[in-house]
Amino acid sequence: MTLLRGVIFDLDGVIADTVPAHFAAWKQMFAEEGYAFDERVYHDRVDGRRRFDGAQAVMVDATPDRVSAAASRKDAYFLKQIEQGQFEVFADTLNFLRACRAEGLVLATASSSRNARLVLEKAGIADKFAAIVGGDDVSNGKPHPDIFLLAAKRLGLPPEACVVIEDAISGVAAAKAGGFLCIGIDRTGQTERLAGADLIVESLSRLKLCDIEQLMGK
Ligand SMILES: O=P(O)(O)OC[C@H]1O[C@@H](O)[C@H](O)[C@@H](O)[C@@H]1O
Ligand SMILES: [Mg+2]
Repeated sequence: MTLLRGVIFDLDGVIADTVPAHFAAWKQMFAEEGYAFDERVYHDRVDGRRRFDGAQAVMVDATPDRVSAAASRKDAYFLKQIEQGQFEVFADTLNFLRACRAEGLVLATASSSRNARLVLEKAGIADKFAAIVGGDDVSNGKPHPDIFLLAAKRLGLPPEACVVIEDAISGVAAAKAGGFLCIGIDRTGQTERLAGADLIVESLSRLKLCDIEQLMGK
């Protein structure tokens, strides 16, 4: 019997190579606001979380209004790069999407980004997903499990029939809190970051659907 029926993908860093654009936009904004920011801060406090939550996690002493205004500015810096088409879709993920579809699996994207649909449309792959769930569709963003639970619900599947593919610490925590099998993808060579995942890979090119099913059966 097939255990795996649905695959839920994070977007930034898993499907789309948009982490550099997000990082550059955050860096510019935090520098203007006078906050220290580097890759470690990004991964520990910002990556995978909703825009306001990520901004607030760094601007810990700022008023909500200031955090909101700064987060909107960051979005303008990000969008400028996206509008100029400054991102690629990962080839390994495209191949993996094809393999999933060939096996009849249903696919969803569950991203904290309010720009998720825009990025998927620009990449020309929005129609590959039966559900596209954004951070604003739920009350609690990652690391809460709500976004993945809603994505599974929209696919008409229980969490046990789905696998989540994530590249962020907050995303892995959210998937595990929701009772999902989670594949962590680390393209940076720092696999220990995603230690909470059930399996960590450096790309999806060698990930086989039968390996995922084997993990599910354990
Ligand atoms: O500002 P947006 O596009 O709504 O995205 C929110 C967050 O979305 C996450 O997917 C990214 O990992 C973060 O870097 C980003 O800040
Ligand atoms: Mg991500």
